Amino acid sequence: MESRPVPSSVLVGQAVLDDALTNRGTAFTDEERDAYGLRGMLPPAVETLEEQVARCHAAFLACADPVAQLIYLRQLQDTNEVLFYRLVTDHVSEMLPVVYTPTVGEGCRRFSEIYRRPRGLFLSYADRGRIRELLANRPHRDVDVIVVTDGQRILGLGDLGANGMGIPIGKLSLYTAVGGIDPARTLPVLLDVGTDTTEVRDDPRYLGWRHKRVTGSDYDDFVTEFVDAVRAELPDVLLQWEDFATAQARPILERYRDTMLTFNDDIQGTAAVVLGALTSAARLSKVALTGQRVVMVGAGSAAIGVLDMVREAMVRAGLSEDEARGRIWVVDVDGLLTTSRRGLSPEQQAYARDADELDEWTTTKPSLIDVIENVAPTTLVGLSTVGGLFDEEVVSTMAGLVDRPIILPLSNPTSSSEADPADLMTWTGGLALVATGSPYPPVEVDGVEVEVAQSNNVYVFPAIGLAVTAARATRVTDSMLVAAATELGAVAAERATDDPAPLLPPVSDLPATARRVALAAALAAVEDGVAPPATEAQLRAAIHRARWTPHYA
Ligand SMILES: NC(=O)C1=CN([C@@H]2O[C@H](COP(=O)(O)OP(=O)(O)OC[C@H]3O[C@@H](n4cnc5c(N)ncnc54)[C@H](O)[C@@H]3O)[C@@H](O)[C@H]2O)C=CC1
Ligand SMILES: CC(=O)C(=O)O
Ligand SMILES: [Mg+2]
Repeated sequence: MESRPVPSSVLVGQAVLDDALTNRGTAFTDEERDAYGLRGMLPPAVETLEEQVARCHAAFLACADPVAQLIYLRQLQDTNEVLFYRLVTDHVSEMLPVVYTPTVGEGCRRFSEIYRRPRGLFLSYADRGRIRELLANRPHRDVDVIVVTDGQRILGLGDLGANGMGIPIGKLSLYTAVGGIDPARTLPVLLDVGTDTTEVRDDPRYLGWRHKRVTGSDYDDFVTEFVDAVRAELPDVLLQWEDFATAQARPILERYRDTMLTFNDDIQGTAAVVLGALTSAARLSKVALTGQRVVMVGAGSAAIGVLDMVREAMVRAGLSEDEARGRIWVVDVDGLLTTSRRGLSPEQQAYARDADELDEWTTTKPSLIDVIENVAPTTLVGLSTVGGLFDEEVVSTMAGLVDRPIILPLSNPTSSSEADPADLMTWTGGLALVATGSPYPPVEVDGVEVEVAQSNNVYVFPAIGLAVTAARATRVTDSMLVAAATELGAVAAERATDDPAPLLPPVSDLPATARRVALAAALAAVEDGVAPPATEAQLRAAIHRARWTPHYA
């Protein structure tokens, strides 16, 4: 699918230039300039898209710092979407750290300060009772994908309130750049229910609703009103929940996952990419998934989502439920999860170790280092939000106990990452198998530069969007996510034949990887009966047809 032509019967003159979906700027031909009343409104040169991209790339490189680059790219996106997406897709590895983690985190922290033009919908609690009417005000009628946040857990940066809008905008940019979803059919949504971060609320520039967070049944009612409005206005849309605090994330997902086309990216998307990376690491470390001892640091929605999928994968590979659980230890801010701990949620209790097990240990309240010493984990995963948590003591202790430590510091942005891959390599003598949530430069192993895989849900959510759009799926099922993880592991395996090798395909191949992952997920949707019957060839063709690419029609 290509970009749309200018609807000349509707738009003329300045309106053509103001519509980012149809504007071509200096690429309007002489004929088009006459047809749309643009002659004289643009400098005389007529550029090709490639020339425009080269000019914009130079301007991007001339920006003083990453936030300035983000401001530049967002302004380009609001002016000429084809040009923005062509620039991003031509330079995916260079642009991803700006439109996404880590810079998007700083962009959210400074969202109100750097705000330029409206994008998406701000649904404020102050407007409760009118949410359907607000949704009807959306800029484009037909929507394939909504990404919604309430801004309470923006990456590892905490409660940023309405400033969290940078995340749905960034995620949807990747739905288009990676998954090929038509940008005119995407809608970022911010549920503004206040913020408990006083620094944000009291900032004179803050653009959100200045109120403490709405909680309890008032919050639930507001979410219900939003979902009811979505069901009424956009019954076929894919609704992605993003960066909700754990207390909200899981209950919302459970409430809606079986009755509408929806998923939680932090819980389910993250799980699929981590399983893909872990499959790849298990192969390189020559210890099967069923033989791994996994220590998860963090017990929030992301961590528990990952463990649920890893456990299921272990069971599919032959372990019993109990055996699979027996290979997992979870450490949170208060130490190891055990059956004697109070206040664990049912999802966390599933991973609580029997308190009797600790009889052999020298402590009754084990910290992370105690767990490492007693468990000798083969895999250490960080979804804790705590930068630098995997320090030299933790990592060198682990490296002294196993041959090939698999270490995945997955918290975002970079400031929240549990470790820097270069340190991990130094502390493990180059033996660690590493993937991070945010991008890092290559590390040197035995004089060879090795790319560090970015284990981030960007490998999954755009592909799920493409799969459901192409296959016309009505649900996002667990099998679709498992199929996505399996295919991701397979793509990585094809590339990573040598050791050392990155655990995931390169970021520069994200669009091609997304097509393969989308096909696997679409096939699973058909098999699950949540999409109309179709053969693999038909689905492949549907994925090809569904993809929007940045070209002038
Ligand atoms: N790489 C990726 O694709 C993804 C990464 N993430 C990252 O995961 C992180 C966590 O997300 P959520 O689970 O939603 O957050 P959360 O705030 O619900 O969970 C954080 C967990 O870490 C634990 N924790 C805090 N300090 C700790 C410490 N010193 N030692 C051990 N545990 C500690 C807390 O007890 C809590 O269980 C965020 O930084 C987010 O950016 C989330 C989704 C995807
Ligand atoms: C990647 C992502 O979704 C997060 O850090 O929350
Ligand atoms: Mg997230």
